[in-house]
Amino acid sequence: MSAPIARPPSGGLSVDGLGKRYGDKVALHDMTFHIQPGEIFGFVGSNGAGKSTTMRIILGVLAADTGRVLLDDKPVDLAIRRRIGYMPEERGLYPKMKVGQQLEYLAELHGMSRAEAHDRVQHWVSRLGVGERIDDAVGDLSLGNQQRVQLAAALVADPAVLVLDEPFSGLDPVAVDVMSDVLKEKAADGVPVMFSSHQLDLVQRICHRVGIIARGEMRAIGTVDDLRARGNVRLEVAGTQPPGWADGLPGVVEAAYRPGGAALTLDATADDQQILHAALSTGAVHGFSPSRPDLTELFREVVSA
Ligand SMILES: Nc1ncnc2c1ncn2[C@@H]1O[C@H](COP(=O)(O)OP(=O)(O)OP(=O)(O)O)[C@@H](O)[C@H]1O
Repeated sequence: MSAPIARPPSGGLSVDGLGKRYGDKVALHDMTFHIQPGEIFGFVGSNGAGKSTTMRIILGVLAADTGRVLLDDKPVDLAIRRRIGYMPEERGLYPKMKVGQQLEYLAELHGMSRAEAHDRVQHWVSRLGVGERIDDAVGDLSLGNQQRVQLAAALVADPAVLVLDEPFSGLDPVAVDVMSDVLKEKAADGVPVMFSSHQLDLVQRICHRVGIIARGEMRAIGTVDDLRARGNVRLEVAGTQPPGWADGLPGVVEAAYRPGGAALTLDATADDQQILHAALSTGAVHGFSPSRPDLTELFREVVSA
């Protein structure tokens, strides 16, 4: 029997060439990415970069000027929209309504029977640690607990895709861990998961892939390892060299000197052996350690480019 033929990826969430203007201001330009079933995609960018605009267009609460959004290869229409678990940036629960009532109402709006809705609400409030607040009005909860209820609202109807705008903001570390586990479980069930965040350590920890956007455009996309491999290398040299010893060496784009060592930033043309040689010829070398930038450093490089 012949080996199975590798097929190109299909399904998942496709965002294809989205453009959006607010008056003269271009909020999105040719925004394109694809999230596979089972993939957690981190959507990061500075304030005002266009994350919420993209997510609102995915859900269909905002119309794009150009481009399209597909879920499992089909344009997102009203029926598909009901299968998206969405957490909007502006939140949007009714403050006077009780937690449980509100979540059951939302689950029924998404097509669940009353009994099923009740069952799912019990599950999610308890999982997200707000089970004891189920009969309280949402507005009486702390902001972090309101956030947990908002997450329950996105999860309660068993969504086929998750689109979450800043789901981790305002959560305490325990809730962050619970939420991270929930996203991983959803992805393991085959759900494409997308979330925006400014907490880059968290994004680096849990996302399979990351998209960095700036001024409405996708500037870098890939796994964290891919992106780190593309960034400049840092080189820590501990030794007795005089300040300035690495200035002008090929591929050294930045050098910071301090007593006992230097931190160098190298581009792809740098030759570490040549740098080591230069260091040895100007002093003793006690340490020589290259490292790749973390996501926060990459983010700074990408958005300032
Ligand atoms: N309703 C609107 N009218 C006019 N301009 C808008 C509107 N909504 C967003 N914008 C502008 O579009 C750009 C993108 O905004 P968006 O809210 O999508 O950014 P964001 O990446 O989500 O930012 P943040 O991290 O601050 O939430 C910004 O310059 C913003 O000022």
